[in-house]
Amino acid sequence: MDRNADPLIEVENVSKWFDMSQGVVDRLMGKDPNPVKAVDDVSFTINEGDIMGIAGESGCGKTTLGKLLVQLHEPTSGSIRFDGNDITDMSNEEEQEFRKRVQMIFQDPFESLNPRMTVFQSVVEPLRINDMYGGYNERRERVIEVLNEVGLSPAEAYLNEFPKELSGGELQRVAIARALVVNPDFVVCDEPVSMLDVSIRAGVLNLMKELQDEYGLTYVFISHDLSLIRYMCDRTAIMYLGDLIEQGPTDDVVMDPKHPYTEALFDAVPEVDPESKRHRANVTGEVPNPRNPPSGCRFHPRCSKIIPPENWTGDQPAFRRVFKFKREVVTEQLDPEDLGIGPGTPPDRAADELLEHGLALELPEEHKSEGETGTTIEWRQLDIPQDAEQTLRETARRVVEGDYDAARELLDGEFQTICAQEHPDLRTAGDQITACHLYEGDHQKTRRARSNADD
Ligand SMILES: Nc1ncnc2c1ncn2[C@@H]1O[C@H](COP(=O)(O)OP(=O)(O)OP(=O)(O)O)[C@@H](O)[C@H]1O
Repeated sequence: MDRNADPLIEVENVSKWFDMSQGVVDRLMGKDPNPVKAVDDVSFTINEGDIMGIAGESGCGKTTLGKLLVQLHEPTSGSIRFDGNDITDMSNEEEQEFRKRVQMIFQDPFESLNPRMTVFQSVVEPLRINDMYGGYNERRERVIEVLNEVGLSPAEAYLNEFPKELSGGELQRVAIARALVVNPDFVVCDEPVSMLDVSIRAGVLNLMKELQDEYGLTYVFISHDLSLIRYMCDRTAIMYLGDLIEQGPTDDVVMDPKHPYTEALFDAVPEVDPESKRHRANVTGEVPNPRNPPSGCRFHPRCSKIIPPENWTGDQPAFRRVFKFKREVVTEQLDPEDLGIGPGTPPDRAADELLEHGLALELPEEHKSEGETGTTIEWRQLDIPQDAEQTLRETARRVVEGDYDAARELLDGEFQTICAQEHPDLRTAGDQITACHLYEGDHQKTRRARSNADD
């Protein structure tokens, strides 16, 4: 990575929303008119010669962002500049030039290569389309050269092969050759080795590194495999539900993640640094529906470091559980019947049992603190202030009675958190940029929330 390099890609406030409604009839039929916000207001820069990693759970928008960068998708809003030119506003000539300079390699070479074309036909096609390398002989020579470069040698032996005659690793090398044959400057690689046998992945990745030097390439690597990201990438961007929530030099993002989601992601990769003594966060629950993302910080319902309100006098872990209880009541997910709390149970005991379930978190074994067994907790041991406890008990009674409206009314205005109220801006934190309320506003509160969460 050259810190003085010029920016090659500049992404500014880019969004890609997929509007799935089919029109008036769908809306009348009650079909969900909300668009999927696959990428939402994302900004970053990639310098010449960088390898930028994009990581995150499935469905968070990585592929959509990759396709935006090579103009396989038009942004819904925002701008993308490539080498100083806005790629959403190119003349035909500029677009032709752009198509030569940027390429994308996909996850599945079986899908990305035409099964009816020989290796020669697949690799020569971009030269024909772009009218490069003169006539047949020059093009054949170029195809042979690039096949040798990607390790398919002797190249002549591969020219007349069809995809079904090749292994996965050979096929991905053909796909790489097809991308590089036009001498591009920028290549987006979307999970380029995830379909390959584990034993050959390193070989393909090392080849891609060598080719970067040879071609002077700038790469984007999209992957959910964080060890790969760490091995390949100078810089890393983490996405969550269409949001870019953290970016920075890969080593900093891995060793000192700022966003609780990044921390949780790396938590799931024990081999990244088995010696690390840093506190590891934890994450619970599923990724929410991207059509209807949570308010404020999209990660807040799963966040272990959710920030308590100013007036909360208990500790942060207790607030986390209380907030989870509130969400489950408000969304009517907490059903006494489902929990085996029968109608004959005395009201106080029923409310107690409901609180016990509602305040429980399904934590991985290593994240349970002392006294926590199974997935439930003796909730009276939590550091919940008395007035909050009273509200919780009252609420639980209403839920047991089946009166969710009254329960919601009791919770209305209670247990607020900035994380649910305001979408965090990107802020500088160490060498990274991150979108998390822990890094803005009142430092006193920030410190308290962090130290409580680290307990
Ligand atoms: N063409 C499309 N039309 C409608 N929705 C789409 C389209 N492409 C992607 N999406 C939706 O956008 C969201 C982001 O998808 P995307 O494929 O970019 O995520 P991803 O992080 O690459 O996931 P994965 O790792 O599973 O490939 C998903 O909810 C997906 O269903």
